Amino acid sequence: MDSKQAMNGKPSNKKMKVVFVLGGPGSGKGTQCAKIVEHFGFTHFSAGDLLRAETKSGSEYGTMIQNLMKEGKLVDSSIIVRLIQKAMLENENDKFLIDGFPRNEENRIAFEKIVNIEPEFLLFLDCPETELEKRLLSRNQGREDDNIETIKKRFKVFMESTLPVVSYYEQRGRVRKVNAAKAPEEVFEDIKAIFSSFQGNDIGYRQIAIEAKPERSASLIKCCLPFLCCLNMDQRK
Ligand SMILES: Nc1ncnc2c1ncn2[C@@H]1O[C@H](COP(=O)(O)OP(=O)(O)OP(=O)(O)O)[C@@H](O)[C@H]1O
Ligand SMILES: Nc1ccn([C@@H]2O[C@H](COP(=O)(O)O)[C@@H](O)[C@H]2O)c(=O)n1
Ligand SMILES: [Mg+2]
Repeated sequence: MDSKQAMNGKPSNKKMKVVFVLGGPGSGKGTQCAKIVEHFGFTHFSAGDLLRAETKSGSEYGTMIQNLMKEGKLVDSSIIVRLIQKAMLENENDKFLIDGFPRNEENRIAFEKIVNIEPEFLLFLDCPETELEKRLLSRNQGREDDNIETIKKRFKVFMESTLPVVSYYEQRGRVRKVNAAKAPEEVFEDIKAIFSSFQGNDIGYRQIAIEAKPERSASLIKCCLPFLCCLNMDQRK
């Protein structure tokens, strides 16, 4: 999407950038997003955190959301997409990490329809299930879904519903995969390289766009021509 205009009808020159962050439950999405925020100035929204906040807000959907989360099931896409959209609109930043989303095809399509922003890329944290299980069982953050029965259900949803979304973006060349089975700092080194080249590219594209302006290209050629000719003469010697 070119601006917030498409989201709420208000004029804005902002071009918003979205990076989806996916990986199995416990792969370190929240941990790595905090580091990306610190180093690259993104705003982080965790879909799970937005839903947990909704259950505490006294919303009409609160109990339904809480019950689904306890079961490791996915909440209706229109609810989660509206929560993400609201969070983005209320924020001044124009770069967003959306963690734990899209969890299924329905999420992906609803985001496309309602928010209408193509993600820059999807960061995928790849980690084997045995390691994920170990991490979740020792997370100790009081999450109701960090028990072995719900963890198994969350793994199943991840395999059956989330991986197809990763494949969708993979086919479009939009997935950046990292090995998340290493120590957090090592994982972040790989992520840093991805985000550095993404921000670098962004600047690079802008430079190409400026240089591609005909009047600028003409004056650039005029002033560099004598120098280029000298170089050419030198090479012929
Ligand atoms: N690379 C890592 N190595 C070991 N432990 C890690 C690593 N990254 C995160 N952890 C720990 O694993 C647990 C899960 O991490 P985190 O909450 O970031 O994962 P998540 O992908 O957001 O999980 P969820 O999908 O359940 O929200 C936390 O206790 C965290 O401290
Ligand atoms: N797009 C989403 C994201 C999450 N949920 C529900 O929240 C639970 C916890 O998510 P985390 O990312 O914090 O692990 C998840 O198991 C789902 O119940 C969702 O419905 N849709
Ligand atoms: Mg998380």
